[in-house]
Amino acid sequence: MRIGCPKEIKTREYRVGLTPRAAEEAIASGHEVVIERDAGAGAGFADAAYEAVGANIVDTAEEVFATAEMIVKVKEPQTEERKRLRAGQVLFTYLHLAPDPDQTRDLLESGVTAIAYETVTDGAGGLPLLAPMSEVAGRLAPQMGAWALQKANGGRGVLMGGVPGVGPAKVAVLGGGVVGTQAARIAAGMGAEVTVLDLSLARMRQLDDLFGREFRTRYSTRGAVSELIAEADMVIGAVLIPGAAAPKLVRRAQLAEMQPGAVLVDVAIDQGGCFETSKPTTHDDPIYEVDGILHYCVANMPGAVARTATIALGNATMPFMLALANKGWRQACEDDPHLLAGLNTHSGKLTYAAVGRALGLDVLSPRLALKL
Ligand SMILES: NC(=O)C1=CN([C@@H]2O[C@H](COP(=O)(O)OP(=O)(O)OC[C@H]3O[C@@H](n4cnc5c(N)ncnc54)[C@H](O)[C@@H]3O)[C@@H](O)[C@H]2O)C=CC1
Ligand SMILES: CC(=O)C(=O)O
Ligand SMILES: [Mg+2]
Repeated sequence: MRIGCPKEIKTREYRVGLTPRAAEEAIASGHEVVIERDAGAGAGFADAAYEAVGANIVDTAEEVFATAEMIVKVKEPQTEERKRLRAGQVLFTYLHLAPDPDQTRDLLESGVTAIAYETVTDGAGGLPLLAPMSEVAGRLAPQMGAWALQKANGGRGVLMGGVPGVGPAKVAVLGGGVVGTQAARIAAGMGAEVTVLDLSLARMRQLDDLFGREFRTRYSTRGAVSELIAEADMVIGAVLIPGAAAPKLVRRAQLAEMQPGAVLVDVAIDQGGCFETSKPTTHDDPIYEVDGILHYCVANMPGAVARTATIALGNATMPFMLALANKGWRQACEDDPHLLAGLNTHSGKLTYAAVGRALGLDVLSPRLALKL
């Protein structure tokens, strides 16, 4: 199979879908790999590193999209990339369709077979292709929030760890999954007083066993959220209902009850965000203010640490990418229900139930889509 990897074009997205190591594995399995010139440069992978393992470098994205049977990327295809997709081609990347009707329409119109990293599952109830980027974004969130909290950046002027005689910052983390746990660990490591809210008692037991001395947990109710955000210097949004639009846990009216200059870091923005006032921002202009509260809502946070993130993502996607290439997407999905869970569109049909619910569209079961 011919596997193509274009350079990412989302604002300040420096990650790349294939590392030279992944390209090497694909080539060793008998596939051809086509990489757009400079695609890996932002993550520190020169064209020469791909050429050294036998990949072909081409000058334009157009050549990659026109000739590849499978496109491997990082971010959801942008408008001009979507025009290049076609029926019979496989797209393997993050999609986040639930909050994105325009992209969903374009993918359906193109007929492409789109497998979303974020909905591939594993046997332990996890999301193995989302997890590495959630680890990155989670660890980054307190760092970005702490920067925003500085007075010169518009924040409340509070130091995460405090100093002797002055208490630390208070941080509330909504959602104790992968993002939430990593965010809580780093915030606590910076010296902040951290509380994680979740709905899963089993998850909170685990967190308490592992990290009970570093941060506390609270059951997530409207009342608990209100109480904690009112005293917080920083609130990190880290909830997820897989594939679905994020639940809005903080309404605009509640901002008035918060501390002026407090910071909301909405990591869940790629699924629409869990604060009513969240809208996606970019690394170029990451922060805005609503009612005196700063919002950081960058939808591709890991792009900021592109090298770490690219290697982590490549480690996770490589076995699935190889299965898709070696067996073809149908057989690979037939053999592995966890990969089949990643199928979001095929041949003009939407195949992911939570996206259908979020956008009011009909859904074909992925098993039936395998027969199309
Ligand atoms: N902005 C960015 O660059 C990135 C964003 N993300 C996003 O971060 C979000 C979180 O991802 P993960 O941590 O991997 O998901 P996860 O599935 O590991 O964790 C989500 C947690 O939210 C909890 N939850 C659900 N509803 C809740 C509620 N009402 N109150 C409190 N907790 C609730 C769940 O019980 C679960 O523990 C996702 O939307 C993901 O796409 C991930 C990576 C990068
Ligand atoms: C998960 C995701 O959307 C990202 O890493 O950009
Ligand atoms: Mg994202």
